[in-house]
Amino acid sequence: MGGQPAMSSGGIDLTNVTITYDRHPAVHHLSGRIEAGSLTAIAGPNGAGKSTLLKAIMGELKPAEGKIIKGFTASDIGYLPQAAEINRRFPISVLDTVMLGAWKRSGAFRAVGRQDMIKAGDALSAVGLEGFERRPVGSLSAGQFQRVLFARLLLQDAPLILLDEPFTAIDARTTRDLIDIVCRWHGEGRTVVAVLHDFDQVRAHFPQTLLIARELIAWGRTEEALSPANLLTARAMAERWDENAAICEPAA
Ligand SMILES: Nc1ncnc2c1ncn2[C@@H]1O[C@H](COP(=O)(O)OP(=O)(O)OP(=O)(O)O)[C@@H](O)[C@H]1O
Repeated sequence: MGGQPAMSSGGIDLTNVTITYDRHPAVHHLSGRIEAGSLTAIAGPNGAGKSTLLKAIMGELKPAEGKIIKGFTASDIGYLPQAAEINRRFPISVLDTVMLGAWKRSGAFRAVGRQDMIKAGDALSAVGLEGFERRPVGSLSAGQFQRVLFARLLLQDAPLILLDEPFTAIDARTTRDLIDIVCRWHGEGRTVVAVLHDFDQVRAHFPQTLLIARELIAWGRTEEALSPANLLTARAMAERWDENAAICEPAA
């Protein structure tokens, strides 16, 4: 927020990254670079490892092999998990949920000041939820709740923003409003990475795409990465997955 461009201090380098669950690889030998200030979609079939990769970039999962080097500290990262991973029954108000963005940015023990309250109100206005401050989050629709989470990200003001399926189960108007915010973040120089299912949304709004089917299929300009041939390869790979495959042994 605040209209100041959030210059990204660095990109994200992935080198031969393999991520496993109980030694079963969900992402295999992936290498590439997310440029600072880029707007990148992670796309691919169900079970392709998209959320797993995002969690590894965030630092929640550690690669079993390879390295992820980020030009960002943990407090530089704004992360929106998949809706299914969020417990909305927790008795917390809309305002307090948004205020968590201020604490994420500058530490849980910092006193919340009047400036933060004003910024939280501004963030709620920016997502069209003025007047919702005292509502418990459990009383909101899915779209309104997603707007609250975007307001929290606005308050957090992070230079790296990671979004996992931000527009799933959200109506067209809310999706449009939230895409506008994503485009604004990109315009401000932030680095934005989003896991998305909808190829039309990716083509319309995301200049860069990383297409994954557990292995990297393509990474680059969206229209090239999402070529019919690459999509066919991704689909064919998804049909061949062995859920019980073991991790490859590291190269000698
Ligand atoms: N916590 C976990 N424990 C064990 N296996 C997991 C876990 N999370 C994901 N997986 C497995 O890892 C693989 C990749 O899952 P992931 O959720 O990253 O895929 P995705 O591309 O995000 O899928 P979707 O589009 O369906 O959300 C899948 O086979 C999934 O079952």
